[in-house]
Amino acid sequence: MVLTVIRHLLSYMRAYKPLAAFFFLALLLDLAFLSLAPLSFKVLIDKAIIPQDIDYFVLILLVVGISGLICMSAGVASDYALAKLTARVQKDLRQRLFEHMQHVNIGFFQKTRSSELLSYFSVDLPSIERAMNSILTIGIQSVTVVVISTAVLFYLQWSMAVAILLGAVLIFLGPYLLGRRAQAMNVLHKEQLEIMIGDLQENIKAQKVIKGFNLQHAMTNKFTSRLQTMFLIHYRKNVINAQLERLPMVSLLLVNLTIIGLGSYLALRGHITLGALVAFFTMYTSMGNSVFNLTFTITAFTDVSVSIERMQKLMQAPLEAADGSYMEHLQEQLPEIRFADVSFKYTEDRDVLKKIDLHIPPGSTAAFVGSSGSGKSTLVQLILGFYEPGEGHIEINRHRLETLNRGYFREQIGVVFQENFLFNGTILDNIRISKPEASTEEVIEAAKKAEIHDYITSLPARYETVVLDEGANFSGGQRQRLAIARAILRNPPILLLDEATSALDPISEASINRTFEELSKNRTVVTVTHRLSSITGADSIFVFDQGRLVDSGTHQEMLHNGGYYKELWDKQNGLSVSLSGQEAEIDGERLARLPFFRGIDMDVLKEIKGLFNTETFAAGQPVIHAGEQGEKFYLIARGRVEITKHDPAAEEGKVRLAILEDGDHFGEIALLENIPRTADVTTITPCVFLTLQRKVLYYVLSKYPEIDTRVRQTLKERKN
Ligand SMILES: Nc1ncnc2c1ncn2[C@@H]1O[C@H](COP(=O)(O)OP(=O)(O)OP(=O)(O)O)[C@@H](O)[C@H]1O
Repeated sequence: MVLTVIRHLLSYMRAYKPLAAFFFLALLLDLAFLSLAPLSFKVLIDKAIIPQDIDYFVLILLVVGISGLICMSAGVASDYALAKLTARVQKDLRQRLFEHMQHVNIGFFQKTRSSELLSYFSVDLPSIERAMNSILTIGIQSVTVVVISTAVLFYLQWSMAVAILLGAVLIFLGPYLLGRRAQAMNVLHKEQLEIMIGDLQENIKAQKVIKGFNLQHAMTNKFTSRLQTMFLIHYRKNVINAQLERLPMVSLLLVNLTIIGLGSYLALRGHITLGALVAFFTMYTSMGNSVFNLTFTITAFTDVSVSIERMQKLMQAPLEAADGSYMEHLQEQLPEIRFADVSFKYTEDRDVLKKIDLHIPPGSTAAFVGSSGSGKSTLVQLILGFYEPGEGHIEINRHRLETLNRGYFREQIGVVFQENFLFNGTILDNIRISKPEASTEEVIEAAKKAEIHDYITSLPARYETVVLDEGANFSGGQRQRLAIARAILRNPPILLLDEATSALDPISEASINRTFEELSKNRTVVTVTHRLSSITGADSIFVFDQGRLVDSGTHQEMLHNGGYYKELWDKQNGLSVSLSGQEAEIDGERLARLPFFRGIDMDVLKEIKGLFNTETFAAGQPVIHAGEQGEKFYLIARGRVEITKHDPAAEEGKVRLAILEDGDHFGEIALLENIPRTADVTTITPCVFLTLQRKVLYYVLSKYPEIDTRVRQTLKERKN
């Protein structure tokens, strides 16, 4: 362990050889004085004090004084050199880790908690700095003093020196035996710290959900139990580290007593002069201090060896696959995208895409639609080269994607994700990120097209407004519009829109969709959406279900053919939301397609339709809490929700059961009986629901007893 740590520390300093050499030289000079100074007592007592020689006394004092001054200056110089050296090494390590992370495969980030990555910077790098400071100063100082002192002690009195060497074995035996356990405890403690930071981060980000679901108490309990586990590990780590330091001290005490006894006995017997005895004791005391200090560096060694190992793990994280060198200039030849028999899996156990074969002609607009989790976003990420297909390949203008220069290719893409990240900086910086050389006028033009300019100019600092905490001072829709402005600014030949308007209200969505239509001229556009009404004009629509391409064609063709697309269309069709987003409506035919109203007379359905209320929810809001009494049925007119179940064993304390979107419904059991909800429902995007109260429906059904029986029967079947 010691050698590995030293090897690594030296390798960190390799880039600064002259500075490191200067440091070691200055340190050695300083140490030489520290180690040899006690010897002056022998000369002083035996040659000056006992013979009463004043001249010799003055000379010795002068020599010691001047050497002391020189060595002290060398000590100060070594402090400066070390300060520079450790700061440089920290800077280099931070840079190396950061640069490496920029090229690591995106899958690694999804598998690794961000707290783990942060702790490399916040826990491990500081531990390396601490170790460098302690090993390069106290460590080297102590070792040098011990080595020089041992030689001088042998010169002064060999038998006492042998006794000290035997004592040294005793002093280091304890740490040697405990070393491995101490290291294991250090690993555990660092892992616990990392988990705690992760929990904290998650808690800070999830405050809305926590307060919305009244989870404060549950979260505090979870954190308390985490702290309890951590406390035990922390306590054991402290105990073993204290033992690592305590054991040598006890051994040192024993050796001290032996030496004092032996030395005094030898002086009594005249085997050693008084000057030599005083020099021996002084030297031995300074050596004892060094040994004592050395025991502290042992903890630094165990601590830093864990950090070095952890950093090695990050440095070995898989990088993005090698790319090609071909620079396809897509402005000149509009991009054509082809998926040839592409299969893909994130994890070994499940194919997410199965033999996808599709062709998007140059300059056309393609839409990927299908149920949630069917693989649409994955296709977009494959185009971006975030992942490599397991089988088959992707072609851009007949060149296989992996032969293209990845950076150059990505520069020609504008992408809007479902979740768009805003960086710490001004609005101007955030939009300009996609084209750093863009003028302010260009940025404003893009913001106007993304319909966010008016809002920006209404802010006191306008485009200089600072984005706080990943965009917390903007609504979901505003963040999405800023991301759209970013994509527009780049004026890219390929536009990838992954649910790019999911957070917008109907008016903004309709108008941004018109902007996209305008923008789609002279470029190839791939849009992923679950809202079919927004892509009816696409040149080609590809429909996915469970990783397979199950239908494709234009809107009209597929409606005519009556496949899965028509099913999806029928689910969403018949639900309308007013442009303000505040009123939703369902038509009679759509109502008749709900299983429990199937076959019911249209007149009754018209009456039932009027009983629905509109309810709107912002993104991230709880709709239903597990355990509360259910008395309402929900139909999603617009938006996305997730259904989750509380699960203390799961990492986030819950597991996702399903995602529901436009046209889906939930809570139908509440129409039948007043029983507690079995899961939580939270909105993912802003949502507009049509809701039906049980008691309101019962009023109608009481008027039509023959329908009442049928509705109850259907609901009972669904419940089972
Ligand atoms: N990083 C990942 N690691 C493991 N599985 C993943 C990962 N990302 C997505 N998946 C899984 O792959 C499948 C396809 O996901 P994808 O996001 O492509 O679907 P989607 O059709 O875009 O869904 P949605 O409309 O809900 O965004 C899902 O089952 C999802 O759980």
